[in-house]
Amino acid sequence: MSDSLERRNTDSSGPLLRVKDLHKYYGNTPAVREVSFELGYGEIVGLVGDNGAGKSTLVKILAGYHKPDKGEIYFKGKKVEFNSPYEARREGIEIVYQDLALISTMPIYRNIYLAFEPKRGIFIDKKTMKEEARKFLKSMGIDVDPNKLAGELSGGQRQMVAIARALMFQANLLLLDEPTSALSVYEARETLNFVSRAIKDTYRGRASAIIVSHNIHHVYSVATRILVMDQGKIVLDIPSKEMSPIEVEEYIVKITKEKASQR
Ligand SMILES: Nc1ncnc2c1ncn2[C@@H]1O[C@H](COP(=O)(O)OP(=O)(O)OP(=O)(O)O)[C@@H](O)[C@H]1O
Repeated sequence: MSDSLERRNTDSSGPLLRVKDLHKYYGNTPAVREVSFELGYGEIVGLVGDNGAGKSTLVKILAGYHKPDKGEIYFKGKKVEFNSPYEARREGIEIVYQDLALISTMPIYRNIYLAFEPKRGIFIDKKTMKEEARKFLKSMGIDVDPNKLAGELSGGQRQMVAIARALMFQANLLLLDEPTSALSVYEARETLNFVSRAIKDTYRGRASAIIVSHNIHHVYSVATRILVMDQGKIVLDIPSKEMSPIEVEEYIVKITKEKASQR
């Protein structure tokens, strides 16, 4: 599977992603404003901020679910304008949601190939799917039987399979929206360690991740960089080693209090 990833056209001379002056309004509500940032290859970014700060809207724009009202996105050195999540996916941007990650009533191997099933003639090639899924999960260090129903997995395993699926389809940018919110402490740690291993080791230099989370301490364990959003804007962009999670938390509390006092 990693062979096909090699074949993907990656211009690694510039940044993986460059976002320039992005704006998105819902009616009169500015959800994302003046957002500009770059993301290099191999980075894991923790995107944090208070409720309603604009985090989900930003990742949904990057994933092709929303069109920005203004601004530009460059991905792998090329300007992109996505009309659908499918188009973003085709370019190598995958979003993984906590709830929508997998279909419980389907076996894991079917979930992995959902909408991209290999065919033999006019039929779906189940044998190839099973074999490839087994090899791939093993290569990613996920110890599950691909014939099992997704509904039989633990929350952490579901997340890992969903993330692995995204990488299998050659994603260069993984967008994880609250990947740990429904997980136990142990599962959350396992899932984030899995992301870290995948980005830093297995797919080293070829993929990056943006992790949206309410839990600063969770993302800090793996993030190389932290972006803080407030009222649609990025108000802090800092390497994670330059500020402790407590300091970032205090920063968010401070701006939230300032906002409240201005009302
Ligand atoms: N579909 C929508 N229609 C109208 N307003 C929306 C919609 N989605 C989000 N908003 C508004 O846009 C702003 C940003 O919301 P968004 O969900 O992006 O923030 P968030 O940082 O992800 O919040 P949370 O952490 O609570 O999920 C908020 O003011 C929110 O109320």
